[in-house]
Amino acid sequence: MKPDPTMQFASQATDLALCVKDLAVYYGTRKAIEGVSIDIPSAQVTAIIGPSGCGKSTFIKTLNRIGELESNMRIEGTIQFFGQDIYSNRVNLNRLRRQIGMVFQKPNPFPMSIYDNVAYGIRVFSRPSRSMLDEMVESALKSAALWNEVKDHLNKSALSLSGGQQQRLCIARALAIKPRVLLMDEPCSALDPITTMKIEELIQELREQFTIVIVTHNMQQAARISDRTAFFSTDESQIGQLIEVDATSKVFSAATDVRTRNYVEGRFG
Ligand SMILES: Nc1ncnc2c1ncn2[C@@H]1O[C@H](COP(=O)(O)OP(=O)(O)OP(=O)(O)O)[C@@H](O)[C@H]1O
Repeated sequence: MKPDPTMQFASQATDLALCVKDLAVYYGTRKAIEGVSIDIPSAQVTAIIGPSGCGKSTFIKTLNRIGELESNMRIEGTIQFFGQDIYSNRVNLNRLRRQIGMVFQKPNPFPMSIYDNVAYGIRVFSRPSRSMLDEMVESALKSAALWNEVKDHLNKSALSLSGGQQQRLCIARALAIKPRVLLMDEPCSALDPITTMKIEELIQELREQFTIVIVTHNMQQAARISDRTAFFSTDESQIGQLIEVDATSKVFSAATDVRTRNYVEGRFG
């Protein structure tokens, strides 16, 4: 089948959500990661782990081209999303980021009401009736396990919510536009253990409908919530590389590479 020329990212008969081949990423002239090839299966959780500075955030930000917005990032290699090259110059970036949503380390709700935060993306892409919009907002808040806590004050400022509630609101905002992939860059690092547990339960529930890629420093978290784990590291060159990717149970109990074993057993990083 030929790629869709309008780059609408239509559904295709492949269970590979993302296919990354020989990826190198530069900030200006400095190479941050190189030689990364990885398949990300759909409807699974893939965890990205590795020591600080090995390029985890850099990698995840290439997957919906958000890195280019933030910095002078440039890539070599290819990234396909359900078979289509996302770095082709025919790609509509708004559509791409609609299909591949992102949740960041620090919750970043917009300074507007809880309702408007969730409705924001829906309104960018469509013009539903008020009752339809209400339903979509409710459904996204329920999916993010926040509805019961906010349903009676949807018009309150999102900034009045706790950190954990704000993070779930950001997840609801991302889910409201029905992405196919959700990228999460250390989504629990600013949260307390109970809220972290809530977000982990949420990820477990979402895994059936979405493909999730999550960067985490917390190895127990990777072991608890992911199907596959990718371990990144650097050598003397300080350039990040993918050392190993496999089923999470294998990475944590019988990794092939000694560097992975040392890392997951806490001997470095
Ligand atoms: N905007 C940027 N401009 C220049 N260099 C950057 C930029 N962002 C990251 N880097 C560099 O790229 C390398 C990888 O950084 P990155 O943040 O991706 O690593 P990380 O594994 O996510 O680290 P951490 O676990 O500490 O968050 C580092 O050397 C970092 O200094």
